[in-house]
Amino acid sequence: MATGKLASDYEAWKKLQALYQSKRSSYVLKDLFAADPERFSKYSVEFKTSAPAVDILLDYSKNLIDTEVLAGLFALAREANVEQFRDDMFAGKHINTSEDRAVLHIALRNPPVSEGGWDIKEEGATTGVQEVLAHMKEFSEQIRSGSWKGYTGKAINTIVNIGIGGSDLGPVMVTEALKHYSQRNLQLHFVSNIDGTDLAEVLRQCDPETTLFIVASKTFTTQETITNAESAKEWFLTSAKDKAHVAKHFVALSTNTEGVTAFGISEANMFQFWDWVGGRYSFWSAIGLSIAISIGFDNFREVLNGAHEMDKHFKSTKLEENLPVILALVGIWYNDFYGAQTQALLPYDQYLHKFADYFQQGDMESNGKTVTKDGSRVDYETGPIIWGQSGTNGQHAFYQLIHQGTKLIPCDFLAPAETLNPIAGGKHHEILLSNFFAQPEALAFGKTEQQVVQELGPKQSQNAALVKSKIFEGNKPTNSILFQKLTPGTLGALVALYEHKIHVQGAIWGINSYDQMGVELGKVLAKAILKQLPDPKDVTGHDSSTTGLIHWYQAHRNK
Ligand SMILES: O=P(O)(O)OC[C@H]1O[C@@H](O)[C@H](O)[C@@H](O)[C@@H]1O
Repeated sequence: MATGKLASDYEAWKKLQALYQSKRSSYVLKDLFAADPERFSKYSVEFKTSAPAVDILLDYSKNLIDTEVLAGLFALAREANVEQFRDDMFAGKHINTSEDRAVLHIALRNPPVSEGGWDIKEEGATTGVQEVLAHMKEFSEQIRSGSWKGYTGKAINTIVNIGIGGSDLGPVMVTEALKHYSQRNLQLHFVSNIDGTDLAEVLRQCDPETTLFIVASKTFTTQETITNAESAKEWFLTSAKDKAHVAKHFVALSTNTEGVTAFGISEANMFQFWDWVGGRYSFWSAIGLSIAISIGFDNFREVLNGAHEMDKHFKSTKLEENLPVILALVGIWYNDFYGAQTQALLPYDQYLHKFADYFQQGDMESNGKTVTKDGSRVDYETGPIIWGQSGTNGQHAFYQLIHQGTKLIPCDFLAPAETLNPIAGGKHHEILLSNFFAQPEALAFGKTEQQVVQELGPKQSQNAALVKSKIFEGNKPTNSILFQKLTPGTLGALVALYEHKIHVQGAIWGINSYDQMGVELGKVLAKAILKQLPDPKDVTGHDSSTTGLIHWYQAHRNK
């Protein structure tokens, strides 16, 4: 935020606050829809591109907004210089101020200038990116074709990605989302947790002669990843014996050449990326190697292309028709004025079952901040708690609370018009989609006491408590996002849509969405505690609770 102001200082913010206070009771979806038959067409926008073919419809009409609220929200975006901040990101300015870094994951999906990409002036981004992509293409094709051989001359059939946070969640989410396009004879595993169970259970399914380990770590210092990678190497060498064989079975994805070579992986087997790629924005980079191996490089390129199309949309479409901006502003309306604490992501597509998990890091690590870029404490809410699950599973688990609980939970519903698995003559998909349509309708319009009484009949309606329990108050806001089909390009566009939403919200709140200082303290304390664990006498410097817990553990371990 160039202005150095708090979001709450903006005139537009104050106006929105006043609107919320004075007119909140008039934001009733039933009335708003009744009053305006054009509401859907007014408050929906389509994103359509031909190469790759992506068609996404965002319907935001079921939100507690009217033209006045929307005008206020767009004014807020303008007053907060959202467009300037966006352009600064695309120009490679160091918008990650605390780390003095550019934020250029957008450059990773930028085609070469010769193919119509725009020139990113700083950081030498484009050349390096294309070189690494070429390396990824070559390597992924060797693995997929079986021409890359393990130490006994057998082809690789098992890939184990070892990484955590951004070096895990993106590859996991995307390979799950695009499983339909995967090469089925390649087994893919992800090991992230330092809990030895994670690695041990995966290694049980691996043969050292045919397994490739991808060690994915931006910094190559992350304790979990390095420890897991060392243990995997030890397991491998138990069979392979000769350290020279490591070159056939271990590759690294990192910014840290020294760390990689010290681990015993040669530079030739390293896929580089750069400090201007944030961990949670990194599957577009070399971190996506497991994706390229699974779905093929051309499909991986389509993911990048789809994201690039969304980048162009974000960069050049006026705010009022700009999908990420709309999602961001509507989110701010609930987060900052209605006091909503969470935001649910509910994909009605089983392939997207990791989408909410992925954006838990994407959103919460980006916007879970209390101070602005210039160090002022905010006096408003910043990033929401992101959660969700694929439909219809969630309906049978937590939707009760969304429908009838006391909390306001804005929800994004996502679904493909076309399924990739039209089994039973398409029956499953029709049922799935009927639920996708029904839930936002039920949330918006609810069920009145009168309707309940009518349904129950005169006798049962005597039971006032029963009647009350069956009322749905409605007026629960949702966005509905329909897309043609879950293609690589569509997935890329959807992820970029949410990334840019996070960017816009961070810009308005004036926070740095691109650092993650909040993950450091726990790491430092854990390191100190690790040294104290062997001997109870060494457990010093803690509060009585922490000391008590450690002592209890020391008395009970290995019993
Ligand atoms: O890729 P690395 O360097 O091993 O980091 C993994 C993760 O480490 C965490 O500590 C960071 O909060 C994440 O943002 C990051 O993705």
